[in-house]
Amino acid sequence: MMRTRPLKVALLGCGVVGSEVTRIITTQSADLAARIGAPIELAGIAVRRPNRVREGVPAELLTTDATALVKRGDLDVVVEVIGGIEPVRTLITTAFEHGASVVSANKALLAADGASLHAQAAEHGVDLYYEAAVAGAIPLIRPLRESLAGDKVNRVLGIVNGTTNFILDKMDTTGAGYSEALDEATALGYAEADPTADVEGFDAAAKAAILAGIAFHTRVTIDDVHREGLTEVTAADIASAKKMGCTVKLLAICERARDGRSVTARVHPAMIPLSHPLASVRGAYNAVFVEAEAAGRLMFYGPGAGGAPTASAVLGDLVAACRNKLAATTGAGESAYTQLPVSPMGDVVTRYHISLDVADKPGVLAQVATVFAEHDVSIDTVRQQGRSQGLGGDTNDGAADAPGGAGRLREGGEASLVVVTHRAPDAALSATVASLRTLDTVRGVASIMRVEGE
Ligand SMILES: NC(=O)C1=CN([C@@H]2O[C@H](COP(=O)(O)OP(=O)(O)OC[C@H]3O[C@@H](n4cnc5c(N)ncnc54)[C@H](OP(=O)(O)O)[C@@H]3O)[C@@H](O)[C@H]2O)C=CC1
Ligand SMILES: N[C@@H](CC=O)C(=O)O
Repeated sequence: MMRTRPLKVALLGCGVVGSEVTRIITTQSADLAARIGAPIELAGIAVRRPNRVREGVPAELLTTDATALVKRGDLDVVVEVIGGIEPVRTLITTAFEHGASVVSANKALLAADGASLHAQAAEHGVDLYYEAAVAGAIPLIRPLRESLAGDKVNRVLGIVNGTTNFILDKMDTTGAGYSEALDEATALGYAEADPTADVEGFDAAAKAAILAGIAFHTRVTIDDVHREGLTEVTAADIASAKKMGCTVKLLAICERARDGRSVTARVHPAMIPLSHPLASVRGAYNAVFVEAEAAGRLMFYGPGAGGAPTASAVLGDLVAACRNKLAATTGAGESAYTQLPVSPMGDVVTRYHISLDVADKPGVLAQVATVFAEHDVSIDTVRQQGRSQGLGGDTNDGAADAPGGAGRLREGGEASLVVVTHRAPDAALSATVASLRTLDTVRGVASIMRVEGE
């Protein structure tokens, strides 16, 4: 039966996501009312620039005073789609204090302060939902929190940033330049207000922290996540990946240690084989694998950024929060968390693709191989490409099976040596690279990239 008093909802922010949320609330009001059991009334929309043209947004609802809006005291739900830490944290806290549940798409804030916000929501008997904060439209938070609550998740791996996937995909498939691809992602509404968050991996690291926390029932913040962005990825890396039958993706990887006593969380570019399902994730799409003991391997896939897809996730949370308000209950509180230590990146074990600029003379390959052996890093393949002094581009380009197994480097000039390792601890690889840099014959380490997904 439909309740007569409408549920009052305030919107903080009306940009890429907020304008789509407004559109859906205003154009699908009857459907939403039927699903909730009461109509939604938009009580106000806080923005910075009220005079900006906003198609389909009721101008009379706009305000620049977000604080006054959340202090009204009659709001059922506040939807926060501004982004960033402050003033948003204070606005959300104020909303809780005034009895409103909060729906947010703000991964930066959740990854920094999720535990405290959950505690405050519980203290005030209201909800905090944030499905849109990770992987846009893809339902991921709720499946992890609810559907997999009875299982033991050991690994979460995937592409969780649409902007960087869009950029890498464009560079790989159309040969577009980095800046051109980033501009296009920004124009399409995928990038954060400051795209540094995307390209330097902060956005993906925030999402990794949120996912690891929920998946492993432990507290993980963005500071616990090892982070490398894609600004160091070169066209040569992408070309090299292609030669290996791989592509480059920015991955988020969260793992529970085998003994269950610690976890790791990391974000970095990685080469993955073209045969891996993540290799075919195009444009601003995201895809996440969740590996659980009983369920096995699950894959979640869909649009990871953009106004409408993100609004879909926000609306799902809004309906849930409104239903709870009607039933005078709360839904997804924080589950009983343990505090597992987060291990450093040095403990992570994976494979590596290392590209070295070396002197093109006899004995170099053996020298390089010795350094790998000294640090207990086993080499899988070596590929040599001559670069100068009459070598005329790539030569001797077949993979050699083992250190020393490749043909002798030709004398004079420089060559490029591409080494792919077997699985080794990150700390061992770092030590190997540090030693390689001390060799006279190693002129430079052109790139180091992890190889994942086998
Ligand atoms: N874009 C996407 O694809 C996705 C975004 N998100 C998250 O959603 C949130 C919003 O992103 P998005 O819509 O892209 O961002 P936008 O920059 O497009 O929109 C931000 C909105 O917040 C308003 N705003 C900024 N500061 C204030 C303030 N102090 N008081 C009141 N209003 C303010 C802006 O007002 P004005 O319009 O006047 O400038 C604007 O309407 C972020 O947390 C983002 O990380 C999550 C998933 C996907
Ligand atoms: N900037 C983010 C937006 C969604 O979270 C991205 O590109 O993934």
